[in-house]
Amino acid sequence: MSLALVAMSHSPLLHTAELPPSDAVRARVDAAFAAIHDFARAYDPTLVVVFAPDHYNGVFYDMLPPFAVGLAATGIGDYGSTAGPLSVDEDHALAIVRHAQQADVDMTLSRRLEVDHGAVQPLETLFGGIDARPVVPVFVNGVAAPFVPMRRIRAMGQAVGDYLASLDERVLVIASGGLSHDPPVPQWDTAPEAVRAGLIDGRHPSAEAREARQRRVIEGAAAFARGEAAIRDLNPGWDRTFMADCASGDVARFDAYEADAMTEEAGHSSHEVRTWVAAFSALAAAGPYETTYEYYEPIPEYIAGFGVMAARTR
Ligand SMILES: O=C(O)CCc1cccc(O)c1O
Ligand SMILES: [Fe+2]
Repeated sequence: MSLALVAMSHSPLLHTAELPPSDAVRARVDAAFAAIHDFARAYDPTLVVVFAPDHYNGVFYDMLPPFAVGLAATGIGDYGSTAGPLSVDEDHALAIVRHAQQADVDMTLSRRLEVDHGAVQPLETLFGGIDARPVVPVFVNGVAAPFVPMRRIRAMGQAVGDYLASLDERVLVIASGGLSHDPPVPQWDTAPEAVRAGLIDGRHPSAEAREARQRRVIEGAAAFARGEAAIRDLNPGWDRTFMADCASGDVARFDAYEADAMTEEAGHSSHEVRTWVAAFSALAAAGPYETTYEYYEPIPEYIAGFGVMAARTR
């Protein structure tokens, strides 16, 4: 048994920004992606578990679990991300559900999980596609309030890691999203009635509706980069503290992250770091770990405190 981890911010603006970051910033992002790509290739996993949020593309308020394992999954293809079926390892996916439930974690499941750029971007970045390796996608709610306490995410990650550590496989766990950011994703509390309907059950929008939504994010990002958008600032201090907590190996530190304070300090989408909490807790379940790669910088053009980490058990 062996476990390794890659955590990375994602952003729909990576490929679509109207006002892209400078060449120097882009070169650093590319170098970070190359580093984790090489790390993943060298590790050569036989099984991949990707903890990913969803942005009202696959999971909605008609039934919103805090987390769910996909026993089958399809990319919906937002912002040019790969559409189509993921190569889900159904046996391991079901075994993860069973193991977590026996560990007192109320794991939920989907036999038809639809995933967006949140799950797809890391698979593209690390393996060049969504069907290159056997994968278990685990949805972790990162945008739809209310949020369960972080200790429950940690317990979920630990249960998944316990199972993975028992296997005769090389397992790579991936975390996707974060860090501080406040992109224009609608909030239930402030959304008008028509938008609320889409938050309850907005699957498979028309091409026009999808295009309009993506335009709003792309234009919002350009405005934010010019300093003209009414969204929360990135918070590099918060991001660096969070990444230091990840690197510390002391996963109990995550329990101190309280949802309302996170929104206030790091933005409405900072809850995407729940994927990092799950992944690092899974890694820690397999034994002490060391961080082998780290990159961070705030990138307003991507509306993201942009962080990348790689780690593995010692
Ligand atoms: O809801 C969307 O369409 C995507 C919003 C979005 C923008 C920037 C960074 C993100 O992590 C993100 O999720
Ligand atoms: Fe996101």
